[in-house]
Amino acid sequence: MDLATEMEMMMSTELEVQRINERDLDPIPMALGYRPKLEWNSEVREYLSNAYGHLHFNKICDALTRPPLYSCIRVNTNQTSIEEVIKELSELLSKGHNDQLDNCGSGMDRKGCHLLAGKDLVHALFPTKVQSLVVSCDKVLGAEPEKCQAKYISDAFQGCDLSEQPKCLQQTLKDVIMVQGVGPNDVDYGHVTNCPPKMVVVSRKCAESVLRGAHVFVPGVLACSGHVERGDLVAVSVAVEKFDGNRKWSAGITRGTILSSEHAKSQLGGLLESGWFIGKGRALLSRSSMFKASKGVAVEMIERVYELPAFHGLLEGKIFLQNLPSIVTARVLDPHPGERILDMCAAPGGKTTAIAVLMQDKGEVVALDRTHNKVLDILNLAAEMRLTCIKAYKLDALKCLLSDRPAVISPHLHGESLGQDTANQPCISEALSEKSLFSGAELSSKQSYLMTQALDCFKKTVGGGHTYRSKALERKEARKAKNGPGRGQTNGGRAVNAMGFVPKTFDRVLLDAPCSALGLRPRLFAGEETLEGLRRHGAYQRKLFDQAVQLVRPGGVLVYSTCTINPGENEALVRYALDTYNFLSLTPQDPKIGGPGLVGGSDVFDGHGFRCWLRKGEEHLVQRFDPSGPLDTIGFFIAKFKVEHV
Ligand SMILES: C[S@@+](CC[C@H](N)C(=O)[O-])C[C@H]1O[C@@H](n2cnc3c(N)ncnc32)[C@H](O)[C@@H]1O
Repeated sequence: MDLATEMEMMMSTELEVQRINERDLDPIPMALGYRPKLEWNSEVREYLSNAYGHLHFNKICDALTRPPLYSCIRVNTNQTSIEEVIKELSELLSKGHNDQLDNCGSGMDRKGCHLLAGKDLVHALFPTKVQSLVVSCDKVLGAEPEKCQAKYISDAFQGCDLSEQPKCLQQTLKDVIMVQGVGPNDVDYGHVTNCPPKMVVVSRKCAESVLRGAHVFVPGVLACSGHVERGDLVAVSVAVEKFDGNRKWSAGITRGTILSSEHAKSQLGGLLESGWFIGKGRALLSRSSMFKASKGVAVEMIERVYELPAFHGLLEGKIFLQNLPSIVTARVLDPHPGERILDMCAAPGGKTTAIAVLMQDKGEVVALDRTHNKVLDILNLAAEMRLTCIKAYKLDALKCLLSDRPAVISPHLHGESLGQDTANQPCISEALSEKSLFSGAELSSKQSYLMTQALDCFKKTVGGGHTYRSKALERKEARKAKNGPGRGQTNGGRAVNAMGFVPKTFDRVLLDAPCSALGLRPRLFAGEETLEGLRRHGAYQRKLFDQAVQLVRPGGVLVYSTCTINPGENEALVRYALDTYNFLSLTPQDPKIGGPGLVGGSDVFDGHGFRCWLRKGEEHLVQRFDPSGPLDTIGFFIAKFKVEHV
């Protein structure tokens, strides 16, 4: 044995002794597991508990801490067919492609994967309406009938409102594939009683991603056991906010904490008993590197308490991972080829692209977002899915109506672009030139596509190629010349600003409103939301709605949706809409697979105009997706209005 090897052996023996001593010093009863408890602001808890009833609310809380047990893939039928995608996914699932799936964090190679599509999917979802589940299971790729995961889904769907025929569902779900996940799993952390395993503690946001199928990335790591080396197996736990001594929510752990250090021992004890273990993984970096590095995967997950296939980067442009209620929302809007549609709060563009596909890419989908980079996200997604009918603009949807601000429109522009036949084109405030749109000398095909799209839109809007340069733009360009390109210029694109739209000019408007997002799953903490915050969300949504309603043509349709369980942002908005605008009425939705809305109201927001929800008879005209319900979806709400201006 040479000296170096001998030294290495001695050091590793010393290290082992040190580890055992550390453990012996601090014997702790082991009960590693996932037993989450969702914390709320006490007033919000009371309000929601009253709205739903105590038992129901507890079920909702429990459901929120889990991810839905299937991933929903919407197929871009503009580019490919469902059969083609099933074939490609099956090939990826076969042995030769495990690495690719593994890289995207799917975990499918280990757990097996079951694809459900078309009739089979509807059959599996609604077994009471369809005779033979086993027959459909036979067709589920890779599934043995007796072990069929579809059975699980079918059990879960027992008892949901099936008053609608599966036919309409078949229509809705005909471009959807569901991939079944598994959980909760009993993860074996490989530790023995009183000996904690090596651990990595991650932030709540990081843990929520891990539960959706991701690995642990460096910025998400908060704390780590002392001797974690690259390649070690680690138990992954999450630090969730608790009320601290100052009556503030705090995770109680700062990034860089070493768990075996003296001052962290009590934290370690708390973590071990917390019931917040989300799985185990292999460290790809040593403890010190995890805190030195600024990006990259820190822990590759091997086993999670919930295994959900993730499809990041797979079949790009052909598939889009989307929650079932979002897919339903686009269907409920019912866009037709050739129509002009407005998606008011559109980024990242999930519903925008669903709408464009339903329109067979014919007509116009105007997609707005107030954030520059988010508009680029929409454009990127549209380019990736090769949907040319989507025009995305940066605009604050609170200032959507052109008639609100006639003073800011350049007379030159107004005269040339807002004539009769282009009345519903947006007024673009920043002129585009080929040079200013992309900074790179060579354009990728995606950039060329985006540029063509933006220029095309610009030309249409400003007619004979005249350019309008706002003072703000000139100032911005002068600043840029001094400082170089700023944030948001990294991919070389620039979003086009729109000034607004002429009232009553869209066939259909979707307002997928920014909201408290209290329906998103998995959610491991809800304490940051206050009653005042909920009230502000409601007030904001009303202002957006006031704009939306003006933009729909007489006889047109307005769909309002949120991903929150807060009735103050859902039913109360509907009440406001119906009481404020006598030309609005609720109209039936197709498909309708969610449950009814809430009738009644709440005293909590008395004096703020959020007190009243739906009246009897209105509840079946909206659909509400209950996270604790049999469909196992995120919490979501959809209302559809018919607009009959006088
Ligand atoms: C619920 S998300 C929309 C999700 C999107 N519809 C989809 O399905 O992919 C709400 C979006 O509204 C945007 N937003 C918030 N306030 C806005 C405003 N005043 N004008 C335009 N967009 C706004 C946010 O930037 C956010 O991207």
